[in-house]
Amino acid sequence: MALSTVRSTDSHDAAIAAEQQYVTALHQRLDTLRARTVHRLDEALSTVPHNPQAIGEREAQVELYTQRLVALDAAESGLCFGRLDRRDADVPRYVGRIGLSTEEGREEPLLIDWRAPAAQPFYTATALHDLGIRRRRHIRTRGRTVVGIADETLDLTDAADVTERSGLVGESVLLAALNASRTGRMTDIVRTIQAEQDRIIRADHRGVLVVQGGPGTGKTAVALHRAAYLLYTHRERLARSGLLIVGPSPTFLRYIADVLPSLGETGVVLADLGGLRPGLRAAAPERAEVAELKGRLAMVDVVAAALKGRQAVLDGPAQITLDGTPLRFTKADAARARSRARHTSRLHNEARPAFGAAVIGILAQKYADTLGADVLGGAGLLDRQDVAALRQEVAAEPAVHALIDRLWPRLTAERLVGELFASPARIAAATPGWTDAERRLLHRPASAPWTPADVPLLEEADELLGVDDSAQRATARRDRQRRLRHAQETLDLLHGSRSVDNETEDESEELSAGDLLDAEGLAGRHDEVDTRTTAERASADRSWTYGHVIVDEAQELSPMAWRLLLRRCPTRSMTVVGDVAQTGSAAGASSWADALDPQLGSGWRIEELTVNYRTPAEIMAVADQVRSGNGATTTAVRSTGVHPWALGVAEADLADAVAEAAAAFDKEDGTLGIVVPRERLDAVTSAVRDRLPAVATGVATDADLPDGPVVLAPEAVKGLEFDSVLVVDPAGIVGEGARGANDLYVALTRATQRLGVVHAGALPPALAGLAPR
Ligand SMILES: Nc1ncnc2c1ncn2[C@@H]1O[C@H](COP(=O)(O)OP(=O)(O)OP(=O)(O)O)[C@@H](O)[C@H]1O
Repeated sequence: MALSTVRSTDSHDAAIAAEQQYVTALHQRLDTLRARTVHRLDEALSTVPHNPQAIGEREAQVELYTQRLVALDAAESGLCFGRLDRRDADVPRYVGRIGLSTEEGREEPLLIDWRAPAAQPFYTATALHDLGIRRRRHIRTRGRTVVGIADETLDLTDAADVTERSGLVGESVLLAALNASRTGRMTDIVRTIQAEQDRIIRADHRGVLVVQGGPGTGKTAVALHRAAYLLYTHRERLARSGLLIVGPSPTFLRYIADVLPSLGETGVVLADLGGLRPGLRAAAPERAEVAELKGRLAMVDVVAAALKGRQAVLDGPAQITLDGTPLRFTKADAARARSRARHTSRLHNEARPAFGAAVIGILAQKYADTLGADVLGGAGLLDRQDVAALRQEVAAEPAVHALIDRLWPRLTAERLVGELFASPARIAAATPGWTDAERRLLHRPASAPWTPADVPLLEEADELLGVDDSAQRATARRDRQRRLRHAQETLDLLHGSRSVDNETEDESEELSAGDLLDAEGLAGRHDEVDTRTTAERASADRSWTYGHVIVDEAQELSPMAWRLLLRRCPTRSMTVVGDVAQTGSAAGASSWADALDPQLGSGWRIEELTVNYRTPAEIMAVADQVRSGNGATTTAVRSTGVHPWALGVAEADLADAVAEAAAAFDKEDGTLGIVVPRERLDAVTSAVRDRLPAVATGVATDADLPDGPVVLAPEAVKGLEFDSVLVVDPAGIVGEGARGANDLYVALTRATQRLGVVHAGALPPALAGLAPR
């Protein structure tokens, strides 16, 4: 492929002027569409709906026009960024953030959405496979003004005077984007998606696609653009079923949160593991070995055993007194009732009514036998009606309910799991074959807050518990009957109010409410309409199954977390991105096969990304020494000539030395991340704060990333990037983490421009090549 940047000549100015004219026309079209959408939105908002159906329709329209407006607004900045000149067509094809057609809808649209098949050559055409493209033009705009163009000539016969380049698409535009300072928020890469990334973005949505790639290869960017692509290509299906993106921490989710809206897409659910359970924010920290244990698939059996333990039999007989008559409920009675409930094959809470009925039945029979015993020892003297009456009496007795509660309690997942972990006896009963040391790891006080590793266990418990909604269903049935009765009375009243005497022939042909509606229909008008968006409903519903699930930093997930996510996506339409060389958690994966085979067998496929767009070659040369397996897996796309350095100081001077280095880095453009072993966070933060009062800190993984300097623990920098990075005490980072060498590798590869290492004591041998400072 050949690339040339059009220089400042007459023809360059003329080309810019021509493109300006075109871009101006595109913006005019965008303005027209926006004004029209605002008008329709206003109209929809000002209608007054009179029944639930009309409310639903109005909400759907408001949602539609709001979404459209969001998409049109998002397209404003950088509306058009590319142009394709085709060999067999006279008119160029323009590529941008959104599709725009003329009013008459003529054949060639004014602008092609970057996700449409017709736009694909913009990302993938090469000189060898030019896909019918003669020239690709990158158009750079500021606001609505065209400020630059860069052309790539794909027809090699036209390109005698330009040099063969690297295989990158739009190299100059790409490098400009990569060299730009970061802001603390990820941005979209729609103008410069590379061919290997495009292939993954547009890959078939079916099945589980794993995207493995070293640091900075654009996995997160690709995952997000794939989400936008899938929403565009399968809009209707995904609008109904929803799309879920799972990331490693709330901080990370905030870091990526602007990307999809900037691509005009809003209806996506973003969550980390601790936020996946509706109504719960499970964010408490936890020791790595505890999280690892809770992440093992063996916990499926533990939760099941814990539940079985709650379906108790009695140690000895229980005595219930009914109207002065003592009754004995024996161990055998309890076992009989339990066996009846288990035979319903229903989930625990759903089987509870059957258990209760069995207990009541057994007690009623005993009651009848006692009361009706023939003094001469003959058969019972009570008939069936009497027994039924006794049954009601038994069912109304609070002591009977207390007995049912004791033997087959109505359980929530929180109660089952919380009470399990709070009781060494329950843990021991549910973990046959475990060592005492392992059991101790599970034990914690009942008041302990929930951790992310608890979430899959709670969900597992829910799967076994089900809900006993018989009471709600009975109420709903009664409500509906009440509404039906009321509706019928209303119709009767309406009908009755027509004066039959005065009815003329014309009037008799007028339709009355009763002719149009029956009571059922009228009652239905008062049914509630759920006006929430798909994303809102999905994130509030534990049993929601998504149309597509994207998992970022997927190497961190435990087997139990995988189990949860696969349950949320029974169609197995998933995109899984990550890097097994960056796994930090003890529960995470060291190979994709280890993580996925047990759950999916061979039902997944893998694609690789190989080019590192973030980290300059000088830094990767050092980081690759730390990577497990040592060899480089990525090729850095650029080299900056700025070499990373190491500064060794005495232990007592470490925090101050970090503060001084931070102050020096802070004078440079862009963001600054200081990665510190957890145990040094406080000392380093307070020293840095003396020099840089605005410094933010993040032991918390839910902080918003600031534009300014930030001190973070190694696990909190996963997926993030900074223009300057200071890594403090690398040996401490290695020693502290469950997979400490991987944590150090992640920390070193966060830098887009500059890296410094400050240490006391010896450097890990892999960093011996760093230039001393
Ligand atoms: N085609 C591209 N054009 C412009 N920028 C890109 C491109 N691909 C990646 N980048 C940039 O490179 C940086 C790294 O991308 P990203 O965070 O997606 O990588 P990653 O593979 O998820 O990294 P890691 O695994 O290290 O967290 C980001 O700033 C991203 O915007």
